Amino acid sequence: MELFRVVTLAEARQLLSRYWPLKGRRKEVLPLLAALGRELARPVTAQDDIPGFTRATMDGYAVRAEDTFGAAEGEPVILQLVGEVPMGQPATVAVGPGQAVSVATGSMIPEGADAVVMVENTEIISGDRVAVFKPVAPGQDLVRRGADARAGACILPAGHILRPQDLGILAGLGVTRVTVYEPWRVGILATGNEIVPPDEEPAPGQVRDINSYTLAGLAGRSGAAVTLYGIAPDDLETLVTRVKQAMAENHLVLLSGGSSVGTRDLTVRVLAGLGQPGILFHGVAVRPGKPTVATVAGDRMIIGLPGHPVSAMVVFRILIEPLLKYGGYDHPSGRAAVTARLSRTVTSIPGREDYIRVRLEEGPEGLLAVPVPGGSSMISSMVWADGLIVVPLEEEGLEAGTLVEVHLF
Ligand SMILES: Nc1nc2c(c(=O)[nH]1)N[C@H]1C(S)=C(S)[C@@H](COP(=O)(O)OP(=O)(O)OC[C@H]3O[C@@H](n4cnc5c(N)ncnc54)[C@H](O)[C@@H]3O)O[C@H]1N2
Ligand code: MOO
Repeated sequence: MELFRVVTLAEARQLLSRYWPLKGRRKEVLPLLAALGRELARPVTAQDDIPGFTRATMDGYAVRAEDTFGAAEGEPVILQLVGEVPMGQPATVAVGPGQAVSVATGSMIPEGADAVVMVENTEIISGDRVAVFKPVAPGQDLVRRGADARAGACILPAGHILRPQDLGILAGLGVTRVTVYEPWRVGILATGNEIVPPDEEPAPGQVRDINSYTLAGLAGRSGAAVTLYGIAPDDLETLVTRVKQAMAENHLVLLSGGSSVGTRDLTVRVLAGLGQPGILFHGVAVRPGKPTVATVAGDRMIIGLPGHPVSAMVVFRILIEPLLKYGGYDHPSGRAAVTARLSRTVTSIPGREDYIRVRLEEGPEGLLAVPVPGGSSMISSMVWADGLIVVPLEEEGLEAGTLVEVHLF
């Protein structure tokens, strides 16, 4: 049995990053709504300006800003009202010196005007005369043609994952179809003689499969297309066959169980024989999750996760989710967390990162992070928790009252 080759989390991430993204993903052209959450395979360049014309952003009057200089509550400037711009129509009347044109939020700014006075700061004093009680600066309360998006500019780069606001700007630009990559295909295989499907009554010594469901949920929520490959017994030949089938149909294959150093732990042997470049690491200095093994064979990545349900989920969160969701570990969105005060002291061992499940509670001085009891074999400790905090590599623990970042589930 090969000894654990333990790396730090940072080293594990570096090794996985070297091979991610994996090659061989197909591209497809999708209508906008079907592309939500997908990764752009081609950049999008604006063909039009947004807005396509200079628009008012307040209801009021389009004016020449300089005409309003010096206006005050007791000393209004009087302008001549020369017309109105109806919504959805071109402005047909220009604004000359001393003149104003009535505009609504979103209507076109007429020639000659360079600002809008809000209707609240004006008063009609006769049919065609408007009193302005407050000066406006040039550019005030209007948005110029092309200020939101400029024709010819790159709006979204290749590799960008489409969010609702991205669909919005594409729609605004008249882009109704985009070229995206197919979702990452992730195959999941549970292993272990003691594991039975959840719809079966476990015999004494057996347990129902939890990890296929937690991992499928995590991968699905990360945008992947997930296939379950059932439960493989602890038998080398069967394992190899099933893993190879999953590799043929997926970019990333996740195994759970059998990655530790026990005599029946076959995962490493299976993973070692799949191809080049081979095993990247076996063991990560994190808790829970130490017995994690990763290999790359051609353009496939195979990761053996620890059998304990909490460990498998934590490793997914810290090593796999950032790749699927953001293509790497440095994306700012991947660092989003809420800050809370630790409710009690937690201890750790220097030389490994400890991921601690916490529940969030509203305390008298703001949010409290309350560690949830239970070992890594207990899925309930994930159910009661809202997120994870980390005790850094070289720390012996964290004192009660420390401000911690809680990474939410
Ligand atoms: N002597 C040592 N023993 C163990 C070590 C060690 O370093 N030295 N590491 C411990 C840690 S930490 C973990 S985590 C586990 C990991 O073990 P394996 O990855 O080899 O997984 P198994 O032994 O197959 O299973 C562990 C545990 O998880 C249950 N399991 C497995 N798959 C599922 C599933 N799909 N659904 C629900 N539960 C599952 C399995 O029945 C075992 O109870 O090893 C420690 N031991
Ligand atoms: O590291 Mo194990 O993965 O603690 O439970």
